[in-house]
Amino acid sequence: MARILDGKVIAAAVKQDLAMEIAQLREKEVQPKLVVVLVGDDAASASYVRSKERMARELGLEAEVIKLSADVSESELMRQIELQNADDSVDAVLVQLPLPEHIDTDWVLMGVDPTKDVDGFHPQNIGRYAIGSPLVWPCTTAGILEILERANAPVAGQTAVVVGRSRIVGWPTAQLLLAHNATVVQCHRQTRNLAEFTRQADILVVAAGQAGLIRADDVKAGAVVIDVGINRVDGHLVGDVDFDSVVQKAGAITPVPGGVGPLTVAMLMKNTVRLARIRRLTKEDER
Ligand SMILES: Nc1nc(=O)c2c([nH]1)NC[C@@H]1CN(c3ccc(C(=O)N[C@@H](CCC(=O)O)C(=O)O)cc3)C=[N+]21
Ligand SMILES: [Mg+2]
Repeated sequence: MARILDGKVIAAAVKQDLAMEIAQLREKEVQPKLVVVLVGDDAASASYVRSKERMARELGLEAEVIKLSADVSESELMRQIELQNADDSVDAVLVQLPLPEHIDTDWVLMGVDPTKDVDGFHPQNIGRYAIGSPLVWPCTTAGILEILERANAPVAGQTAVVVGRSRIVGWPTAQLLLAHNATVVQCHRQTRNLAEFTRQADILVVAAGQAGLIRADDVKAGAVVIDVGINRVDGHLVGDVDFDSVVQKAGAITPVPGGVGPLTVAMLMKNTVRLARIRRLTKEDER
């Protein structure tokens, strides 16, 4: 039986450390502030944004949600982002994805001030993945590392297989594991014989958005399995990994819900604090 890596417990530990750091910042008169821009009324997005607001409040971080209608023009959305860029009280700006079809996501993400880019999605931060040191790693990717570290799972020298290459999860996660000296294989929709790769993984990260994609046969005995999938099946939330069979074979596994998800929100808070610290307490030439 695999060890279950409980995201709520790990997130609570992250929050405890963060609360101390936020108290210390307050002594230096730094009050970190996050702004979330939410376009449209997608139910899942609204629910994620609510959990972000809730955690910010618990930690004493300032958080503001700017709600824009689904038919907002690209230029009006951009104007809202530029207002946040220019507001010195704002440390971190997150544009909740996905955006409506008529909006060019790449263009919008490029509009966020790279020093306030709490998601790490601006091309300047993406470029810095290549040297292993973005200002922040994307929240889910950072959460995966936090889980591995707090589980004392080694990364350097391990074979890590990432299934999925999205901008939000798969691609940055592969870059982070590489920066931590894993041997990384990135699989995706067109990978032939997926199981041949996943079976070699000491660390298997699955972010494909397909329920039941990975089963016990696809996993090496003792592997650390990180399930990033969020799929609704018959009204239930399930990951991309067939938990009931894989839990018998893996060495450690994250459940869905209660695995990576809670860490994603906690790391958004951690990234916000980090950006506040960098922007307010370090000199320009030390960044
Ligand atoms: N700019 C941007 N940055 C993001 O980081 C971002 C985004 N857009 N758009 C959507 C995805 C998805 N995401 C999640 C956040 C929390 C949970 C989470 O808390 N999940 C809970 C359950 C949630 C539920 O019950 O629906 C869990 O897994 O236990 C999941 C997914 C952040 N994302
Ligand atoms: Mg502030």
